[in-house]
Order: sequence, then structure tokens, then C-alpha cells
Amino acid sequence: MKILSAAQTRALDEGTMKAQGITSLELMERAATALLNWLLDTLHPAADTPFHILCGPGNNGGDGLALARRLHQAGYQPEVWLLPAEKTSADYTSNLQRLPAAVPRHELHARHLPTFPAGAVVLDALFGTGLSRPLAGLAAQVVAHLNDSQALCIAVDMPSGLLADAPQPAGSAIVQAHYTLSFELPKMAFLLPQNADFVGEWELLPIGLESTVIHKLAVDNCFIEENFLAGRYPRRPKFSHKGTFGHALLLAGSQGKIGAAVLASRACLRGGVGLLTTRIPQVGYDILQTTTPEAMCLLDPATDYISELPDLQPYAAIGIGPGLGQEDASREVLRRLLETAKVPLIIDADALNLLGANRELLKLLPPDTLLTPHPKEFERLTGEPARDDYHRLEQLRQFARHHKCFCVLKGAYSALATPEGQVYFNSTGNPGMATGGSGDVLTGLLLALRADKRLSACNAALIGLYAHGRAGDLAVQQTGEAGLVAGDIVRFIGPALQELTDADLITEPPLSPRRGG
Ligand SMILES: NC(=O)C1=CN([C@@H]2O[C@H](COP(=O)(O)OP(=O)(O)OC[C@H]3O[C@@H](n4cnc5c(N)ncnc54)[C@H](O)[C@@H]3O)[C@@H](O)[C@H]2O)[C@@H](O)CC1
Ligand SMILES: Nc1ncnc2c1ncn2[C@@H]1O[C@H](COP(=O)(O)OP(=O)(O)O)[C@@H](O)[C@H]1O
Ligand SMILES: [K+]
Repeated sequence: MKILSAAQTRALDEGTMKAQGITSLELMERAATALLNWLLDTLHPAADTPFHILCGPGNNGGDGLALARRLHQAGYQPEVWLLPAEKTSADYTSNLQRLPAAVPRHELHARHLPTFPAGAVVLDALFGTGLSRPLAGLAAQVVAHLNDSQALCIAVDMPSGLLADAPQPAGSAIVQAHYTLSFELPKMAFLLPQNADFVGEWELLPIGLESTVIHKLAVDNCFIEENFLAGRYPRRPKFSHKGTFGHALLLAGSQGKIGAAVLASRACLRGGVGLLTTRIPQVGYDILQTTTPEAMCLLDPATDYISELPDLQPYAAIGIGPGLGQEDASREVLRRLLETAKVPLIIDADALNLLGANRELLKLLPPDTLLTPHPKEFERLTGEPARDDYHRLEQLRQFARHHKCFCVLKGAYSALATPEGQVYFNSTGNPGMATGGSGDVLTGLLLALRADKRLSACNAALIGLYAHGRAGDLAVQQTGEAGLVAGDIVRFIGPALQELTDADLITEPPLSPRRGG
């Protein structure tokens, strides 16, 4: 799914009206229908539910007014609160005129703010994508009043006060919604941790925006869902053999962190690799051989950390970092690897920390290398703390462009930046995955996918991110969030990848009866 800027959202509205021959008022009615259906289907509100609808002067307020009429027609008794303004939009005005006289309406005033009764459902239709500056004055007061209340708050399109695609000054007045109901496509603001308290749970309501117009809009940011990946994970050919899927090398583990090597190895194997060799220090030999007999163990001469780079000739892809430690000798292994590797590389964890501490090594990154930092590791890589999540995202984009690499910024919506400066946000995963070792599992899975020559670098990264989160989502159904450990993610990598394969199932035409038979 494309993530549009506020300006592109307006262009899409215009394009939809033109292509479908409808008016903006009709489009607004679709939005009101979608909102009404969501309220009825999700909240199953009792007939006496006190709905309070706060309306601003633009089309967001227009949506609120249209919804008030539809709720009234459905047998509810909504109350409408209007934010006074010198100018109102045409569709706001039309919907105010169409509001049945029986619907109580009040003008908001600093000394006349609504008292929400117990069980109130408040719809925030003050401002949406048309917001041009932080809220001030009465609007800010109304927002603070709403945030202090006990009401269930549902934001229409955007929590009022939040910009769709840019940060706002700290301390700005922004609605803290329990739910945000937006239309058709996600907004960048929904995906960033700093906005979590405002956006709450968000959902996209389809309103028939024109797909041919969406198709033509050029964007830098996308939200990745299953239908985007369908067909990108190829099934295994009947006559395949282990050579078909590549031989991966993983350099991981040090004294006390052999578990990271085990988790990444197991994830790589479950990720479908043909052969896996894991390079570990001596201290890990019995552990790896016992826990992960499918992996071949290539012992380093050192006892506690990796000190020598093995011959790289046999390998189709190489991963380095999980549990590596930051010994000088391991740094030199990383340097030699960057200087000599001719196959795809995945760099994670301590290998990223070594890059951050020795930034001259970044110049050696071979093109298309995949790096998987969490925000702290990313900060070490850039050496410049981000001002906020928006700034970090731009740093990510610049980093991938500058180093011609793929870089995954891990988090709730992990973001993959490509050498071309595109950013893809992953949609799968859950807070149960915020546990030690989840990242090692991701590295192992990505290593398997990069070793598979049938996948491009970008597709391998997207499939890996998506399947990792999906495996976590399947696991959490059995373990609960608190009980989920990284090994549980490994167990569900297979089913998660299978889902992507199944999504690609081409339905064979039924056998046609023989002619005359
Ligand atoms: N495709 C879509 O996404 C659709 C969008 N619609 C609605 O239309 C909304 C956008 O409507 P508009 O463009 O009219 O914008 P808004 O309703 O978000 O707000 C614009 C109005 O607020 C004023 N304003 C902006 N910032 C302000 C501030 N800080 N303080 C005080 N006033 C401020 C502007 O001067 C203007 O009058 C969407 O958010 C959505 O709710 C729907 O009606 C139909 C379909
Ligand atoms: N709240 C969350 N929602 C979805 N995914 C998450 C969440 N928290 C963590 N993850 C995922 O779990 C992994 C954690 O990686 P990382 O921070 O490197 O952990 P570790 O270093 O312990 O292995 C990442 O892939 C991240 O996207
Ligand atoms: K709103």
C-alpha cells in the first residue's frame, strides 16, 4: 500500500471524483457510511449510547456532520459540537444544512465545553489532513478537555492536531484517540512510535478511492502487506536439491552469547537454506552441535570469540553479528570480510556496533549489503542522534542511498530502506517479539533468503521482514505476548513462509473432459 503525503491525499480525492464522476459531497457520504458501519459493527452500541461529535470547519468536520445525520437516521441521538470559524468548507456547510433539526448542536466556547456522560463515545472530527499548523486557542483547549475526559475517543481520519506526514513541536495539542479510523491508505504518522499515544489502534476504511489514480502516484514510502508479497516467494521446484537454495555462512557467537548463534542458525535452517555452516569459537562447539545438528560447525581457533575469517569460496551468502562480541580480532574479521566478500552480506548486532565504533569501515560495505540495526545500533552507525522519528527515517533513507545498501530499522513497524531511497514499512509482528534474540532470528532468516539466488535483494529483505513478524504473530497465539521467546518465532517461520507460497497458488484449470467423452 502506498503511503501518501497530505498533498497527494488531496490529489487522490480530486482524481477519484473526476474518474468516477462523483462530487466531493458524495465522497464524503461514502466516508460517513464507512464510519457508521464501523461504529455499528465494532462497538455494537446500545440505542441510548451518548455519541458526541466534535466538528471543525473543514471537510473533516464535514465528515463528522454527515456521520451525525447517519447516526440519527440509524436511531441514535448524537449531539454535535461545532468549532466556531470565520470560514467553513462548502461540504461542511452542505452537511450542516442537511443535519436534521432534531440533532442537538452547540457552538464550542471556552466557557461552554461539553460534559461527556459515562459511556460517551466522542468522535473527533475537528481536523484531518488539512491541518496546516499546530492547534492553538479554543481548538487546543477543546483537545485538552477531551484528553482529560473518560470518554471513548475515536478520531476521524487523523487525531486532530497531528500532521499526516511531518512532526509537530513538542507539547503541541493533539487528540489522544483510542481508535483512529482513516480512509483507504495509511498515513506515515501512524507508523512512528512517537505518535502511538495519539493514534491508538488504527484502521483503514475503504471508500472506493480510485485505484488507477493511486497507481499513478509516485511515493517514497509503502506499507507492506501480504497481497504485496504474494507471488514473490517462489515455491520449491519438484526436482530441487540442497544446492538449489544456496550454502550460507554465519559468523556468530562468543563466550556467553552462543545462544545468539544457535537462534540465528535455527532460523536460517527454518528459512529454507540448502546448507548452513556456522562459524563459532571453540566454546560453542558442543552447544551448537547438540542443539542444531542440521548446521555444520566450522570452529574458530580462538576459544571465546571469532578471530579468523574462513575461506569464503563455498558460500552463496554470509551473515555476521549475532552474539559476536566486539573484540579487536573480531573487528579485523569483519574488515577482511568487507574487503573480500563477493556474495550478499547481512550485518547485524555486534558487527553493526563494530561498524559504528570504526566508521571508516562503512566505506568498505559492498553494494546491496543488508544491515539490520535497531534504533540504538542505527544511532551508533550514523554517529548523530535523531531529533525525532521523522528525522531518523530521513537518516535511514540517506544512509541506504549513500552506502548503496539495504538497511532495516527494526521496531514495531520495521522500515526497510533501499539504495534508491524507497522505504517499506512492515505490517506484521507484535509486542511479544520485544524480547532478547528476536533480532538474531531475523538475521538467520534473512541469511537463508539471501542465499536463495531466485530472490532479489529487495524481495529477500521484504519477505524476511514480513515472515519474521508473521511467525511472531502465529507464535503469540500459543504463548501469549509475555510468554513469547525468540525460539517460538523460529518454530513458526516455516508456516509463515508457507502462507506466502500458498498465496501464490495458481489454480489449475479443471481437467477438461475428452472431446466426445
Ligand atoms: N480521501 C479522503 O481521505 C477523504 C477525506 N475526507 C475528509 O476531508 C478531510 C480533509 O479536509 P480539509 O482539507 O477540509 O481539511 P481539515 O478539515 O482537516 O481542516 C481544514 C480547515 O482547518 C483550518 N486549519 C488548518 N489548520 C488549522 C489550525 N492549526 N488551527 C485552526 N484551523 C486550522 C483550515 O484553514 C481549514 O479551514 C480529511 O481529513 C477527511 O476527514 C472525506 O470527506 C472524504 C474522503
Ligand atoms: N513491538 C513490536 N512489534 C513488532 N515487532 C517487534 C516489536 N518489538 C520488537 N520487534 C521485532 O523483534 C526484533 C527485535 O530485534 P532486536 O532489537 O535486534 O533484538 P535482539 O537484539 O534481542 O535480537 C526486530 O525484528 C523487531 O522488529
Ligand atoms: K480528526
